This record gives sequence, C-alpha cells and structure tokens, in this order.
Amino acid sequence: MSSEEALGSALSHWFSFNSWWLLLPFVMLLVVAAFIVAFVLLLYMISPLISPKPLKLNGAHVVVTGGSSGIGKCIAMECYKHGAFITLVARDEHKLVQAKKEVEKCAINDKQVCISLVCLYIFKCTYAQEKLGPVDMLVNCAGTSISGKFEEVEVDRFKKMMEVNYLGSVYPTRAVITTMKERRMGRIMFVSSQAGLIGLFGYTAYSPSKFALRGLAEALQMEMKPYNIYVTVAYPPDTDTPGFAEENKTKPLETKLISETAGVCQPEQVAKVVVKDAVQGNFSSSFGPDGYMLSALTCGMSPVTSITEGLQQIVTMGLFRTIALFYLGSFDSIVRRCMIQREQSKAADKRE
Ligand SMILES: NC(=O)C1=CN([C@@H]2O[C@H](COP(=O)(O)OP(=O)(O)OC[C@H]3O[C@@H](n4cnc5c(N)ncnc54)[C@H](OP(=O)(O)O)[C@@H]3O)[C@@H](O)[C@H]2O)C=CC1
Ligand SMILES: CCCCCCCCCCCCCCCC(=O)[C@@H](N)CO
Repeated sequence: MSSEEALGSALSHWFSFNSWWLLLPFVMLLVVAAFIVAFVLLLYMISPLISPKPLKLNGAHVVVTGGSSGIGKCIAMECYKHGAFITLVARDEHKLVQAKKEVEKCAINDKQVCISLVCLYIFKCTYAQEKLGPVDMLVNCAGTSISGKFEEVEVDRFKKMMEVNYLGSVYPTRAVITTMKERRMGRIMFVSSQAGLIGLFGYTAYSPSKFALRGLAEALQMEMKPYNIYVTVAYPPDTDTPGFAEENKTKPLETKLISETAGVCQPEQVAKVVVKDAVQGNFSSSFGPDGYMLSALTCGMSPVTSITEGLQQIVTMGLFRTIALFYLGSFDSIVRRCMIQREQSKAADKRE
C-alpha cells in the first residue's frame, strides 16, 4: 500500500460512521458548556433589570425636606392622598404651619398624621421616628437656585449651592439610612433638575450642585440594592412654584429662553410622576417628552429597573443624540443672538 493509499484509508476510517460516535460525548459536553455560558451571561444581563417590589404608601412614614412650599409640598400632598404619614421639614415655621394645613386636607382616613419640623441640615430624625415610626421614604426636596453669568456670581454662592442642594440632601439621608438598612426596606428620593443632566447658560453655580446628586444617587444605589433600598433621582423642568417665581426675578434672558424649550409645568403634576417612580423604585424620574429624551440620552452607567427601560435606552440612544445636536445648535444661536443684541444696545447707549 502506498503512503497516499494508507492516508486515504485512515481518513475514510476516521470519518466512518462508527468513529463519529466517539466524538459524541465531546460534542454534547461542548453544547452543554455553551448553554451554561449563555445562561450565565443572560443572568448577568437580566439581573439588574429585575424590577423591585413597589412600596406600599398606605401607612408608610414619608419625610419631605423642603416640604413647606412648591414641589416638596405637592409631593407631601400626593403621598397623603395615598394614605401616608408625613413629616414636613423646612426652616420657616410660618410656611410650615400653612403647608401642614394644606396637606391635612388631602387625608383619606382619620388615622393619618402630618407633623412638621423646623430644621434643615440636622434633621431631627429621632423625634420624627418616635412620633411616626421608622422612615419608609425620604424625599430630599429642599433646595434653591442661583442664576447669573459665571463671572458675576459671587464665589461664596457656589459654596452655598453645594451646601443647600447637595449637602442638604446628604445629611437627611445619613440620618435615615441605618434604620432603613436594618429593616431592609426604604426609598430615598433626590430632587435634582433637568439642569442636573445638562449644563446651561447662567447655571454655573446651580447645575453642578444638581449634577452632584446624580453621582451620590448612583453610588448610594449600588450600596443599598442588596438591602432592598431603592434610590430615585427626579429631573423636573421649570415648575411653577414660589421658588421659580423668585428665580425669574434675576434670571439672565439666555437662561429663560433656553429653559423655555422644555416648558413650565405644574408642581402637582411633577409630584404625581415622581411619587409614582419612587414607589416603583425607578432610578430616574423624568417629566415630559424632552425630559424623557434627556434622561434616556444621559443614562450612562446609571441603574436600570426594568427590561423595557433597558431596551428603550439601547434602541433610542442614537436617535436622541441626533435630536440633541439640533437642540444644542439652537441653544448656541440663542446665546449668540443675545450677545449681539447686548452689544448693539450698549453701542447705541454710548452714541446717545
Ligand atoms: N421650580 C423649578 O423650576 C424647579 C425646581 N427644582 C428643585 O426642586 C426643589 C424644590 O423647588 P421649588 O419647589 O421650586 O422651591 P420653593 O422655593 O418653592 O421651596 C423650597 C423649599 O425648600 C426649603 N428650603 C430649605 N433650604 C432652603 C434654602 N436655603 N433656600 C430656599 N429654600 C430652602 C424651603 O423652606 P424654608 O425656606 O422654610 O427652609 C421650601 O420648603 C429644589 O431643590 C429645586 O432646585 C428642580 C427643577 C425645577
Ligand atoms: C434629546 C435631547 C433633548 C434635550 C432637551 C433639552 C431641554 C433642556 C431644557 C433645560 C431646562 C432646565 C430647567 C431647569 C429648571 C430648574 O432647575 C430651575 N428652574 C430651578 O429653579
């Protein structure tokens, strides 16, 4: 037999029906291994997408900082309408008394209680817990805004923004978190802003304090998830509140025109949406079509709480970025037009 013939017969023997049987266990092993790998990968992908169990607001104790006015007051009223017990926290006692009355009007049963606390950073948690039991949901809504051109905003205002909007949310959260961890349940809400997702003309002091809340919320959520505590960040657009009216007195024209893109909404509507999202344990809570696009576009590495949310982000990302480029173009042109107008009116003043 020549060597070629020998090779031929060896090969034909190798490929004969009988010898395939020898390979079968290996093939099966490979298939099983592939299934296991696919299953593990799927588990990894699905596990962050599993939705949390909704919180029962009926009988729950909800603490709202900044609960004496605007969005905070409406959040308190919305929770009261669902049977919650409320602690309102703010500095001005007069406003608090007024707000407490309004909240109490929303009662759905006669067991409900609403108490108010005059304090801010050092939130008297023990007192509130003695009165109404452990805190089930904390809403960090106390905050304020400063707008103006970067070089015209005094340096200590930048500090004030971080103190009120950022640290003003850290301290109350610190006060409630240990008990929440022990009880393995709870909700923490941070009220940021659309200006906490996009930096806008006039908000060099305000925006960073709202961006900071997102960082805090992401880190905190990763720590708290195994304890069944869910964090929500709300990103409302301009909302018709006393705080907003105050802000408008000194807001640069550019900031007004750019913010108008997303419109002005009512605090009651915002409250409804954010309370629903917090109850469901959604990480981000947005309002209106612009808000939805903005939060999907800026999802980054933030947690997801449902399969639909994850899929929507995957599918819409490119489209929303395309739309965003048009928005950015229009914001640039607003800024340019305002600058030219200012220069022209300055020149006219000089001529006179
Ligand atoms: N209105 C809007 O257009 C938008 C608002 N937001 C955010 O929502 C939150 C609530 O806003 P809004 O309802 O408009 O505000 P309001 O000014 O109407 O209410 C603010 C609340 O926070 C309390 N507060 C605590 N500390 C301060 C402080 N240093 N300065 C001012 N108020 C303080 C106030 O009570 P007291 O003064 O007695 O302490 C009050 O209860 C804020 O964090 C704001 O940044 C986000 C997006 C849009
Ligand atoms: C696909 C991409 C869509 C992009 C849409 C962009 C819309 C930007 C509008 C920003 C509005 C900011 C309002 C801030 C309100 C606020 O925090 C203060 N009023 C507080 O008092």
